[in-house]
Amino acid sequence: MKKILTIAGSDCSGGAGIQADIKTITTHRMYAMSVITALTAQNTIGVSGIMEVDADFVAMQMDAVFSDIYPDAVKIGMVANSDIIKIIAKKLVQYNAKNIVVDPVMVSTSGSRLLGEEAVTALREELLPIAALITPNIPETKMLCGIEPTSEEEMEQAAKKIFTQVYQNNGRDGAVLVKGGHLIDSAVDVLRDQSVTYVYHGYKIDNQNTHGTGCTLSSAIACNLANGLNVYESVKYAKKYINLALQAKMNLGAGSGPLNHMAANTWISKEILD
Ligand SMILES: Nc1ncnc2c1ncn2[C@@H]1O[C@H](COP(=O)(O)OP(=O)(O)O)[C@@H](O)[C@H]1O
Ligand SMILES: Cc1ncc(COP(=O)(O)O)c(N)n1
Repeated sequence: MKKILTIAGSDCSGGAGIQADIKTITTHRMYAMSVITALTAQNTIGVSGIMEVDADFVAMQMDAVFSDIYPDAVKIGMVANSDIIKIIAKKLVQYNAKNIVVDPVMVSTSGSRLLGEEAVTALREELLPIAALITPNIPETKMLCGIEPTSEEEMEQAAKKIFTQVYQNNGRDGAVLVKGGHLIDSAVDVLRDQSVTYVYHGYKIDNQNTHGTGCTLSSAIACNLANGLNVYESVKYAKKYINLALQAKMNLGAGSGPLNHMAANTWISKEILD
């Protein structure tokens, strides 16, 4: 049994954050563990409150997990502030964590800030360089490199620029996936590693219920990496998971509703697990 740790914020409505991660990991038939960085009061319409966890208590949660059930992969989502970022980075290095995927969550789809502005530097300098893969969406890409891509070519440019800043300039290895879910007419994603650019030509599924797509994608990638797939394949199968979950067209709540993980489960069990 593979063990996956998610370090993220709680979404009480169950669509994003820790709850989306645990659903995704469980659907991959793996064992999910969680270190919670913040509680959010949110639903399909928006975020009404955030309570950040004390950084020392985040450290205690990480010690409890790593000293007992060592994870095969770690997914990181909402990290709230720079104190939490610093302690997470320190603990991941201390425990020599493997297969780290960072979704650099900054602003929710509904427009609320989930990461303090002061924390972007700590995220960029301390957490991103130790990840095997980082998965910014279009607005996060703009925050990280100044380019707000509107086409596949601009996504390639941005992914290359972030790779240089985060990995090459720090003498580290890793990969960047610029996600195109916010593009108007396609859902193309672009992966950049040390030498190659891969383009995933996704078509846009007509479903406005996309709450938690980024959380789900990064968790599915972490599961696939834990299973021994390379980064390129891990993203490919995670994107397929998102497609199936979106195609099911579940429609809960008055706003942008959550994904249907049970619909993605059918494919996972057939194709990945014999
Ligand atoms: N309507 C859609 N149809 C198909 N794929 C989508 C759609 N919306 C998002 N995606 C995919 O979901 C994943 C998450 O992307 P995105 O929504 O950009 O992330 P975030 O939730 O971080 O904003 C990406 O692989 C993206 O291409
Ligand atoms: C706790 C938490 N973490 C992450 C997101 C981002 O998810 P999305 O971009 O799909 O709104 C969120 N809304 N809430």
